[in-house]
Amino acid sequence: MDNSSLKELFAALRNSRPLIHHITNYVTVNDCANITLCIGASPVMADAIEEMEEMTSIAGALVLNIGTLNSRTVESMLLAGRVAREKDIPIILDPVGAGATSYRTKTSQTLIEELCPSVIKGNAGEISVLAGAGGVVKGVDSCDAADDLISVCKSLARETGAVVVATGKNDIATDGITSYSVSNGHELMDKVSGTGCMLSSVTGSFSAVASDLLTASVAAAAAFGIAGERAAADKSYGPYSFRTKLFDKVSSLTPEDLAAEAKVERI
Ligand SMILES: Nc1ncnc2c1ncn2[C@@H]1O[C@H](COP(=O)(O)OP(=O)(O)O)[C@@H](O)[C@H]1O
Ligand SMILES: Cc1ncsc1CCOP(=O)(O)O
Ligand SMILES: [Mg+2]
Repeated sequence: MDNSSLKELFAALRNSRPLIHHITNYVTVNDCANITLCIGASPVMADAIEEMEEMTSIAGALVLNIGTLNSRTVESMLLAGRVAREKDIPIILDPVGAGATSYRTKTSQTLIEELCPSVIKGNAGEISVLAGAGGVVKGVDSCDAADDLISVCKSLARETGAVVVATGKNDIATDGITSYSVSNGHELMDKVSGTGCMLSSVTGSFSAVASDLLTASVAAAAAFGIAGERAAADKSYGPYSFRTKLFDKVSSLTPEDLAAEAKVERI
C-alpha cells in the first residue's frame, strides 16, 4: 500500500470531521469519545432505541462494540445497523469478549449475519473464535489464537464480506484477497484497557471518509500504533502516564507523520 493514500485519507478525515455513532461499553466509553476527537472526528454515544434511526442516519460511521452488551443494547445495535445498511453507512463491529461466553459469541454471530458489518475488528483470540478456528478469550483478553491467523482472517473476510482486522503485536487487515500487516504499536498498549475499543473508534473515523475500507482499517491501525510508539518513547513512567500521552500523540499526529512512519507490508 502506498503510504500517500494513508496521508490523503487522514487529511480528508481531519477536513471533514465526520460524526461517529457508537453503541459501546461503559468501561471505555469516555476513552472512545476522546480518541475520536483526537483523531479528528466527532463522537456521539447513543443507545436508546427511540433515537437510533435519527442518530445513525446523520452519522458517517457506526461503531458497534459488545463490551458490556445486554438485551436492550443489542436490540439498539440491530436497529442502528439496519439503518446504517440502508443508508450505506459503514459499520464497524468490535466483538469484545467473543469466545468468553456463548452470549457474546452468539450475539457477534447474529450481528454479523443480520448486519453484514463493513469491518470486523477484534483481538486475535476473538477473531479466531468467530472464524471457528480455535482461539481462547478470557473475559476480554486474547489468550490464544489460530496458528495460521492470516489465512483465518482471510477466510472470515470471504465468508462475511467484511474487512477483518485481528490485533496484537502486529495487526492483520484483510478483505479476503489483499492482506496487510501493520507493525506499528508498543507493548504498553496491551497494558491499558480500551486500546482495542479505541482502535475501533479510530477505524470508524477513517471509514467514514474512505471508499476503500481496507485502506481505512490499515490507516487506523498505523495511526494508532504510531501514536503508541510516540507515547512510549516519551519517557513514560508507567501505563497510566503512557495512556495520557497516547491521547496527546494521537491528537498531534499529522497526515505527513502517518505517511512517513507507517510500517505496512503486503503479506
Ligand atoms: N505487544 C504489542 N505490541 C504493539 N502493539 C500492541 C501490542 N499489543 C497490542 N497492541 C496494539 O494495541 C491495540 C489493541 O490491540 P489488542 O490488545 O490486541 O486489542 P484488545 O484491547 O481488544 O484486546 C492495537 O492497536 C494493537 O496493535
Ligand atoms: C474490561 C472490559 N470489560 C468489558 S468491556 C472492557 C473493555 C475492553 O477493552 P479492549 O477490548 O479495548 O481491551
Ligand atoms: Mg477488544
